[in-house]
Amino acid sequence: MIILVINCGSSSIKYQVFKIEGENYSLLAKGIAERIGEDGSFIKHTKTGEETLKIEKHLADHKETMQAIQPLLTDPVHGVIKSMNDINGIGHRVVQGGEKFTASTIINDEVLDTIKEMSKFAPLHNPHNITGILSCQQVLPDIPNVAVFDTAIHQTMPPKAYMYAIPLKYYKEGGIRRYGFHGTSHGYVSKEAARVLGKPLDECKIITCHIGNGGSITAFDHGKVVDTSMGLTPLEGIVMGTRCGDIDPAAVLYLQDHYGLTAKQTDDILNKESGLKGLVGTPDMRDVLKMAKAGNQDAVNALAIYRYRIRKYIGAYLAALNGADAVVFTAGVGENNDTLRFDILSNMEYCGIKIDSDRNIAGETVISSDDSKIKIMVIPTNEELVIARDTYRILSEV
Ligand SMILES: Nc1ncnc2c1ncn2[C@@H]1O[C@H](COP(=O)(O)OP(=O)(O)O)[C@@H](O)[C@H]1O
Ligand SMILES: CC(=O)OP(=O)(O)O
Ligand SMILES: [Mg+2]
Repeated sequence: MIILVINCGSSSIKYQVFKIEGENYSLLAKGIAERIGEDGSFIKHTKTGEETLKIEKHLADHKETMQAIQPLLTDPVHGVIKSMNDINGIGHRVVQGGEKFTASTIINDEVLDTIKEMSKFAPLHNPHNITGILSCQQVLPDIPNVAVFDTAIHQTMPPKAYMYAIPLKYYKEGGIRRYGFHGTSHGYVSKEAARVLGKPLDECKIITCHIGNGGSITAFDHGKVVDTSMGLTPLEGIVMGTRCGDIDPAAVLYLQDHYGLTAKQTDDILNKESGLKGLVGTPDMRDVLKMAKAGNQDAVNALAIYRYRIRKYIGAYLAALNGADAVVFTAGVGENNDTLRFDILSNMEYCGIKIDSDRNIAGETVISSDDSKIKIMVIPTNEELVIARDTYRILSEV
């Protein structure tokens, strides 16, 4: 089967085309359209094994972008399929699926309505995911669409992990609880970690740290999620590129009162103007690292805050799980930033964690020393492959 995977953001569409048969797969092409609706928009398209093609083109909206991606996929030179009808299904990343979706599902009107309703708990993500789905339905009306939810895998959490201690009616009537996100990534790297451990996943205790622009940490017990750092929305937990993570709710109310901010303004500050951006002025970890190296004290402090929060979550989940078989780092920062991994995990021998500096710098999969009770791993995530495989499986069943 040929599967197109779509990950739709506010001003970008990331896509990948897979050929999948059973367990075997190959990535045929991938690309990203950026600055949609802005000046200077472009598409970068890479056919596997060839050089990346950059097409600078005005992309007014997501529908127009989908229309612009089509001819690249079928291009006689850079394309990978003869006609769009060769695509058997489209898999979409959908960030918030609420309590209703514990697994990936074919998108029909009812599913789409639920995804729309859940936008209230992922306002930065779900509306764009919906735009991606609608654009595909308009431009490729005969091809089935599948939703793969960030939240699905976290539905195994027990109430003690997902309930907030606020009046019960807000959970019962309003669905206010911890949902957790980045589930496709946490699920993928936990399975890979079990493979490296040489144990069945359902016998493993694993802590996965997805640290990208957004970031979250998840605790797996016997292969099932028992806790995760993101909450009702992708705002809670560790410090992120533009999001504050954990904060005293009273500070939020004080901000509103004292600065006369509306709920929307406050939400924008916490989601878009905080985190590394709020502390240093840039959300990009690479820039923060450069600034810290050049002696910028705000950047040095921001890195310390960022790392400390991650370390505290790892400690909390070690307590929740009574130890672990592995701690796994993944995503843009987690995979690439060895100094961050070293600083987070040094001086944790007392709880069975001993990082090996050489292995860490060399970028090996296992970066703990041989006598570390808990294995520390770096495993590149592959959310798109999970989405493609789920789409393949669901379409094979219908
Ligand atoms: N070599 C690197 N060293 C440190 N940080 C990096 C490196 N490469 C990428 N990053 C950081 O990874 C983050 C993006 O991670 P990614 O997982 O791609 O996020 P998202 O999927 O949310 O866009 C950025 O902050 C970027 O600076
Ligand atoms: C859910 C979430 O935070 O996603 P991202 O990291 O892609 O922003
Ligand atoms: Mg990501």
